[in-house]
This record gives sequence, C-alpha cells and structure tokens, in this order.
Amino acid sequence: MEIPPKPPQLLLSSQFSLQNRVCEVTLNSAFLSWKEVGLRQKRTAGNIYGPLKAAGSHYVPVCEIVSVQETEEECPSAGVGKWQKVPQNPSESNSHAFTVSYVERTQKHRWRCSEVTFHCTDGTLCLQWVQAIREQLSLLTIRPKSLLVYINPYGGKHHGKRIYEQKVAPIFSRASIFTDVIVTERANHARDHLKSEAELKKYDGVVCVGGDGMFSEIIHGLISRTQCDSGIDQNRSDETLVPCGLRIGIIPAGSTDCICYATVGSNDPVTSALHIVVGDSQPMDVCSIHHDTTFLRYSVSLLGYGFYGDVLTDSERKRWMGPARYDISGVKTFLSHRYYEGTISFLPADRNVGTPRDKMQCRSGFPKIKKSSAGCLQTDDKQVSKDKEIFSDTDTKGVWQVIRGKFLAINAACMSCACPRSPKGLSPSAHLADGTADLILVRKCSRFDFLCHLLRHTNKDDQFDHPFVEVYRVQQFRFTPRHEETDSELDLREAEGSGRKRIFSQICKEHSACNCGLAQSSWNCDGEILPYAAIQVRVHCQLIKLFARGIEEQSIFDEPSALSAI
Ligand SMILES: CCCCCCCCCCCCC/C=C/[C@@H](O)[C@H](CO)NC(=O)CCCCCCCCCCCCCCC
Ligand SMILES: Nc1ncnc2c1ncn2[C@@H]1O[C@H](COP(=O)(O)OP(=O)(O)OP(=O)(O)O)[C@@H](O)[C@H]1O
Ligand SMILES: [Ca+2]
Repeated sequence: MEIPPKPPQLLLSSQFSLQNRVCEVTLNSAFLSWKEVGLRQKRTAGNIYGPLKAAGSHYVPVCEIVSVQETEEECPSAGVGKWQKVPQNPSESNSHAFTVSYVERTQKHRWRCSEVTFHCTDGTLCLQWVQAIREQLSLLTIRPKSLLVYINPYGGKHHGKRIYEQKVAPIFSRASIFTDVIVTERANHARDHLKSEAELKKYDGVVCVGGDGMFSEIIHGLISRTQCDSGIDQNRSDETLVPCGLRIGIIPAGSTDCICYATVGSNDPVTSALHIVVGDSQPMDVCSIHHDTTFLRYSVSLLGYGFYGDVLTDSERKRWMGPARYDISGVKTFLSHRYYEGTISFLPADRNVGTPRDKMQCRSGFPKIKKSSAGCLQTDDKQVSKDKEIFSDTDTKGVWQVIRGKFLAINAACMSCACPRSPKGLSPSAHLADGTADLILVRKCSRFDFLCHLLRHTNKDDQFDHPFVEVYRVQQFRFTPRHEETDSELDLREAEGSGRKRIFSQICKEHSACNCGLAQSSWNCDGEILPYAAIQVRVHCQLIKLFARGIEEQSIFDEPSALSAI
C-alpha cells in the first residue's frame, strides 16, 4: 500500500504589506505563499506562465526560491523630495522589509528571476522570516555551493564573457554560489585542465559557457578523468565506463546550442543559470566512438556522416562568419548532393525503450528508464544480414543487423538534437537517458526529396515518413565506408541483386566531387570532425549528469489540480 505524502508543515504565517496592500504571507515546508487580505478566494488556474495564482494568491515552491535578503528600506526624506536609506536599527525606524528572489516561468520554457518584497514595522519579525526561509533553503542539499566555470570567449558570436558577467554571475552571487572562473585561452584548454589539473573535490559542478563544442570539451575532460581515476582503459570499446560524479551546467553562448536546447527547452542563459541554482539533475547518455582499438571521441548529440559531416567540414573554413557559416555551408552541401556507399551494422535496442517513430517525446518527469535495463543489455555478436521488411520484435532482439547502401546522410542521435534551427530535432522521440541512440539512414534520393526531408526538420511533419528514410533505435552500431568493406560486406552487396561486377577496395578520398560512389565523407561528432570514416559506436547509459530537468511539458503549477492539492 502506498503511504500518502505528509502534508507540508506550517512554519510561519504573518501579515506584511506588499505594494501598499496588506497580505497574509505563509511559509510551509513546501511553499511560500501570499494573498491579499480581504480578497475572496476563488480557485482559478491563474496566469499560465507565472507562479501558481488563485485569485490574488501566489505560491512559490520552496525549491524554486533563489534567495532571501533583508532589504534596506527607503522612504522619502521630509521636504527635500529625495529618497534616503532608513537606519538598520529597529529602534530608529518603523519600516523593515525582506526580498525573496524566485523562479518565474515565462514563454517557451524560459525562466526568469523575479522578486517580491514584503514590508512591516517589526524588524525582529522580518529577521525571523529571513532566517526561516534560509533554513528551508539549507535543507535543499541538491543545490550546488561551489562551481568551476569555463568560458569560451570565441564561441558563437563571441559574447560568452559578457553573457556570463552580465546575466549569470549576478544570479550565482545572489544564490551565494562560490565560483572559480577560467576564461579559456585556446581550444582544449578546458578539457586538458579538467583531465589532469582541476581540483575537482572543491566543486559541486562544472559550468561551461559556450556552445556544443565547448560542452564536448568539458565532457571529454570529465569522462577521461573519471575513467583514469578508476583504472578504466578508454581504448577498449567493450569497457563499462564509470559515470561522472560532477554535474555539468551549460550557459548557451554557441552557434547551435543543441545540448542546452534539448535538455532545458530554450537557449537562454538566465534560464540555464536558474536550473543550476535550483540544483536540477538530468542524466544523459553518451556514445563512445572507436576506430578498431583506438578511442576517438564521445558524442552526446549528433554523429553525422554524409550531409552533416560535409556541412561541418565546409563550415570550419568559415568560422569567422559565426553561426551563419552553417547556413551557407548547408546550402552549398545541399546543392552538391553527394552520396556515400558503405555498410552499417547495428544492434537494435530492447523494444521496451520505444521506437523512434512513436510520439513519446522525452519530457521532464517522464518515467525514468532504469539504468540496468538499458545500460546492461545482453548482446549477441552474431552478424546476421536482414532486410528491414523482415524485422520483427522477436527476431531482432540481441541480433546484429546489417544494411548496405548508398546514403546521403547517416545520422545517429543520442537525444532529439532539438535546437533553434530544428525545434523538434533530428529525432523528436529520442530520449536523453535511455541507453539508446536513433540511427537515421537517408538513402540516395532526388534533391527535391531530400529537401522535403530537410524541411520536415523545421515543421511538425514526420521526417521519417519517406520511402528513402529508415530509422532504428540502437545500442551499438558500426560503419564501414565502401573502400574498406570486407569480403562478407561486399558479398552482401552482390546478394542485393545489383548484378554489377564486384569493385575491389580502393581508397578514393579524391572522389568527393565526382560522385562515383567511392567518395568518402567525414563524421561530424558534436561539431568536431573525426579522423576516420570506419567507426564503432556504443551508447553508455546515463554516463553524465546535467544541471537540467528535461523539457517541461507545461508548468505543473499551471494545472488547476495542483491548486486543490495545496
Ligand atoms: C530548407 C531548410 C532546411 C533546414 C534544415 C535544418 C536542419 C538543422 C538540423 C540541425 C541539427 C543540429 C544537430 C546538432 C549538431 C551539433 O552537434 C553541431 C555542433 O554544434 N552542430 C552542427 O553540426 C551544425 C549543423 C547545422 C546544419 C545546418 C544545415 C542547414 C541546411 C540548409 C539546407 C538548405 C537547403 C536550401 C536549398 C535551396
Ligand atoms: N580560447 C579559445 N580559443 C579558440 N578556440 C577555443 C577557445 N576555447 C574553446 N575553443 C574551441 O572553440 C570551439 C567552438 O566553441 P563553441 O562550441 O563554444 O562555439 P560554436 O562552435 O560557435 O558553437 P556550437 O558548437 O554550438 O556550434 C570548441 O570546439 C572549443 O574547443
Ligand atoms: Ca538516448
């Protein structure tokens, strides 16, 4: 039998003046609330974005209070018309106040730091309230007290430093969070510092101010450090990696900001800062990528060969353009319409984690998938080639599948990859922490068809609903470009019934322009180019944690049912 939750314990209740109106203010272990005295209570859902309101009542969850401070009262100085500070000593003054800063939800999953100031004539009462609220905040042990912050001054539009100083640092200081700030001086500065120098015991989390590339540096530093400390060899693709202890916060200041957008729902620095302050925690899957026995990189967002690899390769030469480089290179790559041949082998995920075609988007508070079910799936390394038509629930479990073909794009998304350019992302139903990635294969098709597919990244239509697009939820996969294919993979191509003569393995990087089928693309790994085309990829369930909570469906405090529970 489920034990009903204890009702919140009433801690304080007093009358204060708020904007020249008398309010009844109440603090219990769950909420700070206030309502105007004399107003008849009518229960309504109130403002859909604001704190919970019921006809003049306001409820702020204690866990969303940023801070509380005694406020220096100001009052008009007689005759002069100037405002003067009132002395702090209660005997010298009859006006006292305290200010509560709290999270307020606005549109598009954005959070703001709002303030409410309560006034009264009793200084001791004010002090009592400040202490009581602070005591409640001190019970929230999930909140970080000390953070290590890395700022990339050259990410996105080069605004990282300014964004941190003007929008984020004041919020951290209001929440009494201690910070050590490092402005990076070169690429990989943050990664190398985290890997070997940083005194991680001093901190409750690491914050990166920058884009996906900067986040990638942070996870590489933290994951490598954790494996090194635990004696794990990252070059072994079959190793079970040790999860990182420290949470990571992302202050978006990059060009795509996909990881921030897909885990918070917006790319707004203030929202991210507030998620850090309240101590949110969102586990996240990470892919490890190997070339034979060499570890290459980790990926959390997009691992893309073909189209997205070519966009990135071209855009790197245009870094000076800032975020616009991706659009220019995108159009150029689209027009070149290159396809690439190769073999994809993959190990399908358990069916209990859903499919990429279901409409179950990853949202905050969704039933969490237990790590054991997704992280420790049994694998059967038998290579069996099958066509997608004969896949079924029973015969694909634990069995490697092999697909050969000509592809415009091969994309693996460990999460939705939602970003301002593509608000639903590359795989709208991919989950942040289920131990799987969605493998999207876009076969050779006409330019027009490919454009239709790309357009669906920007609207509500199903981007997988094309005959030339296949999508699989996988735990592991490997890719072999055509010139490195083994005899059995080439046999498979012959078995496809093309009837053409077998073409022997041949390295043909120069053929990128002639579209003869021997061309080789590069992998775009979270915005970095991988040095090999032949790779093995494995998803590690919940290897890292973010200061985030996933995208909120809508404010839970907007629900009328939530009101009756109070
Ligand atoms: C017709 C409009 C179609 C628009 C389609 C937009 C789809 C955008 C999907 C973006 C998915 C991003 C996934 C995240 C990747 C990050 O780890 C990585 C590092 O930050 N960013 C990129 O690689 C940056 C990748 C940025 C790719 C931009 C591609 C733009 C394509 C434009 C094609 C236009 C065709 C027009 C024909 C006239
Ligand atoms: N001080 C620095 N000088 C030069 N490069 C740096 C510095 N600090 C970090 N970097 C590198 O800059 C690259 C890009 O940074 P970042 O990800 O912040 O911005 P972006 O590429 O504009 O955005 P996005 O990755 O979202 O597309 C990262 O790969 C990082 O390694
Ligand atoms: Ca996932």
